[in-house]
Amino acid sequence: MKFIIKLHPEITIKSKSVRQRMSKILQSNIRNVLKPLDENIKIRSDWDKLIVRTNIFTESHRLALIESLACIPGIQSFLEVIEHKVESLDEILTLTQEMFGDQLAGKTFCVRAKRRGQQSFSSLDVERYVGGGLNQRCDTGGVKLKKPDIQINLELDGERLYLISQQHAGLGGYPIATQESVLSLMSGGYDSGVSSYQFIKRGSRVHYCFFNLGGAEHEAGVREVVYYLWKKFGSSHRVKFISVPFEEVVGEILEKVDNGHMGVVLKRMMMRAGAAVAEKLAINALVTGESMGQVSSQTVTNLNVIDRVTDTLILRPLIAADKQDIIDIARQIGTAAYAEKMPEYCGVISQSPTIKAKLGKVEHEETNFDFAVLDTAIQAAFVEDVRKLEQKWELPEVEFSQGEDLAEVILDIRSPEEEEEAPLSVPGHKVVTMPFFKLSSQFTELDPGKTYLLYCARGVMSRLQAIHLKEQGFDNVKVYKP
Ligand SMILES: Nc1ncnc2c1ncn2[C@@H]1O[C@H](COP(=O)(O)OP(=O)(O)OP(=O)(O)O)[C@@H](O)[C@H]1O
Repeated sequence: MKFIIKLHPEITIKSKSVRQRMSKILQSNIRNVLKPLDENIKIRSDWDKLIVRTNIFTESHRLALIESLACIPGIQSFLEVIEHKVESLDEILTLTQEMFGDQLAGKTFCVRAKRRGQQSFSSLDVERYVGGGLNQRCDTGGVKLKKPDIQINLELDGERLYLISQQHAGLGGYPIATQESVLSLMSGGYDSGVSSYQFIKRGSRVHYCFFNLGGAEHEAGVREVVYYLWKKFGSSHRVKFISVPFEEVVGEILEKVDNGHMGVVLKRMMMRAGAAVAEKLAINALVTGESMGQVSSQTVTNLNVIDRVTDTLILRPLIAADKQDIIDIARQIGTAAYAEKMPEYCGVISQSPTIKAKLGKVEHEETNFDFAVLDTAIQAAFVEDVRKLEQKWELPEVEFSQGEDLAEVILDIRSPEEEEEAPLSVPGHKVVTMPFFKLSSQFTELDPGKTYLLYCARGVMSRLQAIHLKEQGFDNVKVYKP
């Protein structure tokens, strides 16, 4: 079985040396992706195309190769070539008729043949014999040499006949690693999945950075979608997944920053941390899924204030894209299913977020922020090889309780503002307040002999925090659901 790989047109218009370099990289990328399917796969370069050849002839193998080739950046399209051993012109005619006969009804056509090696006939003989034979045997619209409805391409190499059976669309773009690497800030929603994909397709090696704002389930979801994206489109290269524990940073913002500015400040903290991680990995750009006007932090004014925080280039491929178009791409590439069930977690939700942040005011708000907290988070960033993400995160089960057992202590984990607005009192129960961002540092100070029922208004954060605590080995936690 053989495939002819056509390079993306943007590659073919490059100068000879650039085209050769890109073609070489593509050849190596294809080898990296297909090798696990076929140890002995052969790939050779031929001017403006690559030839992939396998000696495994099963249908499942054919389908697996097609699926993989369709997801490798840099390929415009690929032709599937069927190979036969032939000895005579009549055999060539019969095999060509078997493959194309049905398509020729009422259509004009011509036959083009290319020949290499020793045969007793010329290319012209083949074109005439096969063209004339097909015209007699099939109910065609006649032979037409210029602009026919169908052109049948035959290739002969010694006693081998190659017939092109199907053309498949490729992904387009540039081969991975022909462009510089980027660090994609990945929250797992529709947007960051699509923006990451666009950079993979454009030839970047995309590494992923996730800020864990306190939700273990969110991280589990992000790990899944990152692994999916990498495996499907980027597996020719190894990349890194970096998880930065941002819980304390969120806590510091909630405590020290004015409510309306919390969103912009959180994004600035993410950019600071993202830039520091990128620098450690020698990466020159961050990628986000931000899109103008989508949420309050994504106005031009606010994005400008966010960008002032770092010299690192921040790329936003979706800045002018419509949400529906982003969702359509997410469906097409397969990340939508992950985005739909992503338990996104954000403890920083301003009641009336500013859409016109002033740099001076934001900088002033940040003077209250303890930057040691951010430094600690950056130091604690956990870097993994993306292949490790194949292993699914098994999250511990959490129990719910309506508070029947009065010995159980209710732990109100809402933010201080929420708690102040609507204090919780449960008759017969001791209620302890401990905002969620203090849990990781203060939970250990509680009496380990007691069971704690975590409470928040919607039951989402309490569940996520309970999972988080259980993961750290605390079994004395449940979720309070009155
Ligand atoms: N927890 C996070 N970790 C890493 N990056 C994040 C995180 N939260 C947001 N980002 C980055 O900021 C961008 C904007 O996030 P925001 O939450 O404002 O919008 P969004 O529409 O929810 O984005 P998405 O659809 O990608 O989740 C995201 O696309 C992503 O690049």
